[in-house]
Amino acid sequence: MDNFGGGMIEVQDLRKSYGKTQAVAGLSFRVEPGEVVGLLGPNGAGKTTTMEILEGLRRPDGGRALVLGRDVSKGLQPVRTRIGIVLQSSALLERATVGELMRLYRLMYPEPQDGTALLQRVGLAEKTDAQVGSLSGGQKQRLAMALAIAGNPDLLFLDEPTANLDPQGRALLWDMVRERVAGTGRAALLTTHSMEEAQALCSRVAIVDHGRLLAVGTPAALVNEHCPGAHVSFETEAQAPVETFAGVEGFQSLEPQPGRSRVHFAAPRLEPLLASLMAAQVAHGFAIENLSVERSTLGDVFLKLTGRELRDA
Ligand SMILES: Nc1ncnc2c1ncn2[C@@H]1O[C@H](COP(=O)(O)OP(=O)(O)OP(=O)(O)O)[C@@H](O)[C@H]1O
Repeated sequence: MDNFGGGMIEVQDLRKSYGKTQAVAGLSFRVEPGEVVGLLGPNGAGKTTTMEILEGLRRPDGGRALVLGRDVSKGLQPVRTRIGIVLQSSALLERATVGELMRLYRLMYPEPQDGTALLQRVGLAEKTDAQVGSLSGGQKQRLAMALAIAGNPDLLFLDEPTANLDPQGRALLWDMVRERVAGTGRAALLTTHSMEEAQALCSRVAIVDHGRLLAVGTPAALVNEHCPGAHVSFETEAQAPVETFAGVEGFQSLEPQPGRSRVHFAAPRLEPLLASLMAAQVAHGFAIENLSVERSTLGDVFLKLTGRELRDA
């Protein structure tokens, strides 16, 4: 088996074409133990193809991918029981009952988790005897998550895992992924179109487009690098003179409002802006009410790097 240097996934110059469509065009990234890494990209960017190669479902045309130390081109059979997968739309056996499916999955793994407790966790204990085909979309997705971790896997692949879930289901799935990975040597790779999900769940994100890596890093580092800047505004007395604020770093405008004024600031970095604002407040004694601080988000970075055009229109 390949010696991996301790990484959970290592992708180097990975390539895959479908006819003339180059879905993955030289992609490289790593996933370390303890990480939840998000693959973000517009429709058709090559995320699912990459995931399917790493899950052993598709063969790459070129490059190298190691999963739990195993070269995917040699087949993932030796590490299969250490991997859990939540596919984009789960093709579950519709005629089986929830309980039967859970028993079947647990049989396939050497160290399965308690199936009853797992069904309880995903809110499906009362559906144990129900046929899978009778479940709602969100219930099926929660079942898919429970089945994916039934074998106690070290590595989880999640392809748009919360696309069908309500806010409660989404929060539950986030908790389950965090619990599985945080403070353990395990890891997860997920794709999502939700910037909120990426920001909430991922220790690092890789932004891809046209099968290529555009940027990789923690959400905060990507925001700092690609969309630095902070906006601060607050309300103050209506008669406050503009000269009071004009000397403060980042001052933009004084906006008259009924009975008061709103003052706007913007600066590349928030901390010095707040410091000079506080110093000016001490010197001039103006009121600061309804302070609001806004930073750029991962969504701003995503749109900056991948543009605003629709991809599959
Ligand atoms: N089985 C296939 N046969 C032919 N072309 C394919 C196939 N699967 C994907 N493609 C093409 O490869 C490219 C990458 O598709 P892929 O599904 O990997 O993207 P994605 O980033 O997962 O997109 P989405 O966000 O829409 O799920 C697209 O142009 C797609 O049309």
